[in-house]
Amino acid sequence: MGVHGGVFTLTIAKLNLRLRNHLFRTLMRQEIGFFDENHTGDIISRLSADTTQMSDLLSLNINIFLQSTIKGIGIFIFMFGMSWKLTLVAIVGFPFIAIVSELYGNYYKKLTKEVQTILADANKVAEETISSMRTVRSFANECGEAESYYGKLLVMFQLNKKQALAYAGYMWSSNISELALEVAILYYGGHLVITGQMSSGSLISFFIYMLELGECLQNIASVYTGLMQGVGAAEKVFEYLDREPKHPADGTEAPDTCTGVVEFKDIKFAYPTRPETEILKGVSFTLRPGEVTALVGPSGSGKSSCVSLLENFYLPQQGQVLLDGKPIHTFQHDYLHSKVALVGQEPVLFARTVEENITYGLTDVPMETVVQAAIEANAHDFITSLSTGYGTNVGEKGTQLSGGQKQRVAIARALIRNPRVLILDEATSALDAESEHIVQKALNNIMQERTVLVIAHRLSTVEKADNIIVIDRGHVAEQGSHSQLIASGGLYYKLVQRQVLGIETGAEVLNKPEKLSWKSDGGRQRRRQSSSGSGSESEHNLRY
Ligand SMILES: Nc1ncnc2c1ncn2[C@@H]1O[C@H](COP(=O)(O)OP(=O)(O)OP(=O)(O)O)[C@@H](O)[C@H]1O
Repeated sequence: MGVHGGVFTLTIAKLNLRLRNHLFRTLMRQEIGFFDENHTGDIISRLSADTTQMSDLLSLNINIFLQSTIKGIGIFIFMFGMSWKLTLVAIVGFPFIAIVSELYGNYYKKLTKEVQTILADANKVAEETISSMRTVRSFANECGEAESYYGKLLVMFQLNKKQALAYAGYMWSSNISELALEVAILYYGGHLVITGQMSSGSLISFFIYMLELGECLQNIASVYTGLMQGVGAAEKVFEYLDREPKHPADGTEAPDTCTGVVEFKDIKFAYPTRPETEILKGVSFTLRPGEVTALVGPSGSGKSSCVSLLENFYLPQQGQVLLDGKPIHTFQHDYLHSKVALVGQEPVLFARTVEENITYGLTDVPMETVVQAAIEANAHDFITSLSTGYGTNVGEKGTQLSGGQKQRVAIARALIRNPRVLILDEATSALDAESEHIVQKALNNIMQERTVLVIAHRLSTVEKADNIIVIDRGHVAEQGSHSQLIASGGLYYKLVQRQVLGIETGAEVLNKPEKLSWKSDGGRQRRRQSSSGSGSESEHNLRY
């Protein structure tokens, strides 16, 4: 018995292991659009609750099914040997029991699927709330979130009630049909005994065997409903397991040299979640090695979408993004992401050590290389001042580090790959003036020879760029250097002017482009007005 239990527990654990491993790997292969469509809490629920339910129910029921079937066949043979006529009568009742089981099983499967869906919904609320606890607290919405979670649980409870009712109905009807069968057997058996076709002892034995068989059949029926429950939970799991990514990372190109010329060729793009809204409407531009290109434009104009395409997160509906003349989706996944690195505006770190965060996605990186990258990103000093240096855990999403520290670790994480193409989403925005200056210097060093694309919000960054591309409502409105664009007096000039308007009083705004001049001072910007001569100083962010 102990061995049986042990083997059984081990089997469940093994099934769980394989199922979760396979499911997680399948999830990791999915395109980014899949994660836009499906909520994190939902996916996590499928990965944990559904797989547990599925493997527990499947393995438990398969065990009972095997035991009951073997026992049932044995008993049936005995019964048949005792009286084939009575056995035939017993068999007549089976179709009825089977139909009831079938109806009940289908209904139960449907309910289970609904329960798992609402459970996933509840998990969605819990996950979103707990991961945004600071925001919830600052808006004092703890009760609101608790109510919304409770609301989901109540819906689940209603479904559980339906399940309980269905179970009671099923047991009631199967017991009645069993009773009817027993009465029929005793009636016909009594007749056989009276007419001398069977001894009374054989009838009693037959009846006991039949009760045993009834138990076996009941077990098999309950296995059926249990399996239906497992299948209900499994349906979504299998839907995920069978899902082939719409945009698989199956490129094979991995050339030895990569110069880093990036071309956007007539790109038209809409997000898979909103296919009717075209975000980029024929965008073309080129990024060259050794050049810094700044992407500017009003909020929502499509700057980050260009970065997502360059990262091969999505496929454009028309046109191509080329790296060294080849479409980026034809490159090997690892290769592409070792050549193209991104430092985001709010970099996401993992709840691991600083070292593990810097070497994220790489294996066997010597410590000197990690330290070197950290030094270049101006992160080494603060890292060594942490309690356990490079071994310090940064907390969930890096919450135990300041915004500026997180960004420096993220810069080191990008640098360690020695990428040819560096994408900076205004990577230094969370740094204080001093750190920004030093990081900016480090970035200036590493920018050399590389292709750099900056989504720029600050004029200090934009002004220094070799080429500025102005995106407006999914089109390239204009491009050129800062002085060229200011001189042409187009959208860029207006953006700069509006920026100035937002910061300084209307009276000070200059109307003529040539009167506007910018001076860089250690990454800070000072605007000098030839007309007012007030010398007012302010940092200008190109946020529109
Ligand atoms: N994952 C997504 N799914 C659907 N639509 C999206 C998605 N991400 C962005 N969008 C939409 O695409 C448009 C362009 O967004 P994008 O982030 O590229 O703009 P942006 O120029 O980078 O803006 P900002 O300067 O404010 O960051 C927006 O209208 C936005 O609503």
